Amino acid sequence: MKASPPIGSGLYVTENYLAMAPSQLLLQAYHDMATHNIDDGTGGLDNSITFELDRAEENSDVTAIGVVLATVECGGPVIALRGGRIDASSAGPPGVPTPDQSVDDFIETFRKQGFTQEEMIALVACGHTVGGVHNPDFPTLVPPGDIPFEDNIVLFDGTPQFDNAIVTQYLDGTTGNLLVIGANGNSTLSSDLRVFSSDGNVTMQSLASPENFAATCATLLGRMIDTVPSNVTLTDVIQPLPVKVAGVQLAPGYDDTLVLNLTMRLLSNTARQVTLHWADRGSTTCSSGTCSASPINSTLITTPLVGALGLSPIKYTFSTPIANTSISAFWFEVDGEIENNGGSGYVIEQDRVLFSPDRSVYAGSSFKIVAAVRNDSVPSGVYVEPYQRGGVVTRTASVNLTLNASITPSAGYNFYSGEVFGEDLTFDLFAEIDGTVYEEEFRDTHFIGFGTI
Ligand code: HEM
Repeated sequence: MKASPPIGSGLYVTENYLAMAPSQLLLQAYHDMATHNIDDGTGGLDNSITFELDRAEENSDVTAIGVVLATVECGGPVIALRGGRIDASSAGPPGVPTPDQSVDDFIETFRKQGFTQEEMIALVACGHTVGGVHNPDFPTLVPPGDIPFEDNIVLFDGTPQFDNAIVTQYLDGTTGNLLVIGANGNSTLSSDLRVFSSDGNVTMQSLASPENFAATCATLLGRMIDTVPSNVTLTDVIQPLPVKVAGVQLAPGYDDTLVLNLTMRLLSNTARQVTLHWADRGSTTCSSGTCSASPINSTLITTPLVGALGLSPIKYTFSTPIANTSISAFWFEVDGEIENNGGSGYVIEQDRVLFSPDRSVYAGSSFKIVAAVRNDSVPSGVYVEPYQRGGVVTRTASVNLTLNASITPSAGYNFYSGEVFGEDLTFDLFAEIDGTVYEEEFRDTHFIGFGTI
């Protein structure tokens, strides 16, 4: 499957995950990891939860990214992220503790998952700093709410943020955590009380320091998402790329020139002088003498993650006509220094078939996808392979594009179009020309304008 998120080239989280409450994400990651058995090295964060829940989800690396983002978005620490998890092909054994169990059962469960008793106490505190107990799941603890069709939730601590109020309120006796205080004098479900007090509150007292709480949670949640079956090797910790290029699209404009659109992100804290350069197709030089452009705008990226990392990256947007017939590669000049992707430049692999987002249209439940094919040859086939987002990314049937004479040829290209059903698609675009298949991978439909087909 090609049209999948580029893990490692930057953080990428699907809308599904953004739509999930951070607390649910954290809980789901724990439930997935809880299948790990340290004794035989099986289970771990492998997305086997897909099978356990009988519910479609994304892959296990995306779950890990979700934990990193959810934690930092709630004001928590930055958790180191590695890649390389392998999704399971079947459900794992049950491993999630239930709140009615004894503390000895909890200690044994966490030992199997690879955590000591002290680490268990801290990990539960880190997990239970967000979210709470829900009425439909635990009606004996939480009464139904007043708002129709809305779950009543009693938060574990008095703050929705990722902070150590879960610890301090427990220690000073003001906690409203129902897994500590129980309900109606019944402590059967007081699992947090049994866990937190299991070492005489020594660990909880150490977590009363906000700095220690943040550092401990970063370590333990990092270990939680890195708990994988013993045959899986994770990558080194992923660092933000110093230069990140995205959204590259070469396409015919409307006045017989090609237009190159892309964004480039620098980690720099200050605005720099950034210039885009490119070379003629099949060459490393520029015959027209006008092969450079300045950004059309720059924006400061201010996400909680980059803030917590102490970065203020700047994204530069380029949209420039290309005077040459086409280009082979592009690169940048940043304050006089060349940034050329380690020497190769950013290569435009082919220009025989290009996606034309501007000419494509979204009509509510389907897209008219328009492709540009160079008019110096006749393709034997032009088609898209669409992938529907949402839960598991599923590939839908290929759609053939046919020559569309109503779209005026431009810049040496003819246009082909076809209707692709779906709402939130990515796709790979192909043209077969003289026995060779040319491809534009992982095109996104997000920015296609609304219209009628
Ligand atoms: C002894 C081990 C644990 C027990 C018995 C336990 C029990 C529970 C219970 C009963 C709930 C309420 C669920 C509901 O109302 O639907 C809950 C929620 C939650 N748990 Fe745990 N838990 C444990 C460990 C963990 C760990 C290790 C994490 C993550 C590191 C975690 C993260 C969460 C989160 C984030 C929620 C809130 C979910 C939400 O509000 O949507 N739990 N847990």
